[in-house]
Amino acid sequence: MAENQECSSASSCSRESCEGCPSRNGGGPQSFIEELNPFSSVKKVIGIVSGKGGVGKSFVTASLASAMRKQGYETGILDADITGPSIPKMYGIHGPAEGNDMGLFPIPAQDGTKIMSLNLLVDDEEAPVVWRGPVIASTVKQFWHDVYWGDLDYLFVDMPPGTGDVPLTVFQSLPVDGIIIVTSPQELVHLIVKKAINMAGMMNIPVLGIVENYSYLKCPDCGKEIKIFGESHLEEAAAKRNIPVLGKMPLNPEYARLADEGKFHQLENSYLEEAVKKITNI
Ligand SMILES: Nc1ncnc2c1ncn2[C@@H]1O[C@H](COP(=O)(O)OP(=O)(O)OP(=O)(O)O)[C@@H](O)[C@H]1O
Repeated sequence: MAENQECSSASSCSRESCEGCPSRNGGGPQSFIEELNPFSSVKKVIGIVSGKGGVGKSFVTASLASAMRKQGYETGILDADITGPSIPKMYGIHGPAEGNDMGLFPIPAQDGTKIMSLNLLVDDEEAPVVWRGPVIASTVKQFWHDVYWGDLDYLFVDMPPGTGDVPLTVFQSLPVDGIIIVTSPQELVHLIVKKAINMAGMMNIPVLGIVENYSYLKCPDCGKEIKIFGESHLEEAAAKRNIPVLGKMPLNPEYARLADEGKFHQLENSYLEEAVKKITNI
């Protein structure tokens, strides 16, 4: 690294990484983008990101894929949350996924969204995935290259929470067109979210907007909105960074029930219309 001082700080390392620095290779930046499955085409790749776990990232991923599907687009979900895959359970789908020379076939949900997740490949869905980071990262790349996605308009990538190895691999290896950040109204969460936004900036990935989940709970008797996590201040935080707020979803016990029972396709979620518009226009 001594000859390569401009790459010595985290803030200067982007998709190209140190290996790709012109001063090192004597040429243009080296791309680390993996080749897509040769029999597939994917028009847009959207990453769904959160600062911490449990804020509803998988729920938003599935909601957006289903909403785009309802508009007539071909959609897929690449479940990059390898150690905590929850997408198949939400749709009530099970493996084993099969394949042929063209690749591994994703399993379609009831609405036609094509899904690939580690839980569709393992014998025991409840066994923990005790793998080292590089193995997890290479699985994500295989989901891109070895899965026969067919022709997709939108592939949604459900990322693991935080700014670790897998988000880095996805940002470096997949041609991500933009990310949507999912957050909850707690202050602490916002601090962590800033890291996710900064990471996207470092990797030159556009942040399409922020979706807030668990914004309120509607009282089933009087309809009053109860802000269980307090006031969100999301608008101020987003405006400061020039990032649009693309939706605020209530905590709805009916949503939790449908997702738990694997009936996600029955769910009506009208809170993400702005996000859908944004994705349609990229
Ligand atoms: N608005 C909501 N109303 C009710 N239940 C919700 C809502 N959003 C998410 N849930 C439920 O909360 C649980 C956690 O959501 P989800 O799995 O999407 O979180 P996550 O951020 O992806 O978590 P992790 O990062 O740990 O995988 C799930 O059971 C999901 O169905």
